[in-house]
Amino acid sequence: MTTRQVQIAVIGGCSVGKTALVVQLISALFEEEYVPTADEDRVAMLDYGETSIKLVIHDTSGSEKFAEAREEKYTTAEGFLAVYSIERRRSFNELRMFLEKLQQVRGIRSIPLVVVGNKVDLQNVREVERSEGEELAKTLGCPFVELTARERDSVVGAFKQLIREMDKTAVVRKENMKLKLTHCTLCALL
Ligand SMILES: Nc1nc2c(ncn2[C@@H]2O[C@H](COP(=O)(O)OP(=O)(O)OP(=O)(O)O)[C@@H](O)[C@H]2O)c(=O)[nH]1
Repeated sequence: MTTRQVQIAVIGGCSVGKTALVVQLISALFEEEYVPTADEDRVAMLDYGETSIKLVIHDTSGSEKFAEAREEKYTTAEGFLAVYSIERRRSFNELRMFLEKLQQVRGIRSIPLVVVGNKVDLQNVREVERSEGEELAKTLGCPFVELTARERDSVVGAFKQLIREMDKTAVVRKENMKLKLTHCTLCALL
């Protein structure tokens, strides 16, 4: 089995469940306690087809106090899990702002991204409709999932989906590079 290393970031407002998702992926348990994250890097191993992936995960803080550290990750991470909580409208609006900033920092290049509506176990107090999450993902051209950090399979699925997005972007970049090279060669010949 080959091993590959990728760097990703989990972004989103305060208390949406970013750490809970990462802990579920790494330790297969649900973290009930809320301990605000400053800014932490964690490592997870993930089997992905024939490849073993070492995921270096930047678990960013949702707090404005740590906005600078979060935005630093906008330049270094190769892919992003963009999280809001379906039971808090404010977290959806915040995520939209974070994503606007991310697009400003990364420019027009397509960014490997998965939008995650977390805490779907709290349906009875839902404030953000599924269709709104779907619409946001559609405008970004990326996948959308609703899940709960309590359920391991869907959490692992979301991280795998992000890796697929990263692979797709890499293929598109390679194709664009080939086109550019062909164009340059043609220009040189003419
Ligand atoms: N009911 C429910 N609670 C959740 C879920 N995911 C996370 N939580 C809870 O929400 C609270 C906040 O979770 P965290 O993972 O610490 O949130 P965070 O996004 O990392 O927060 P910051 O560190 O402030 O950025 C904790 O009490 C978690 O147990 C979920 O899917 N369902």
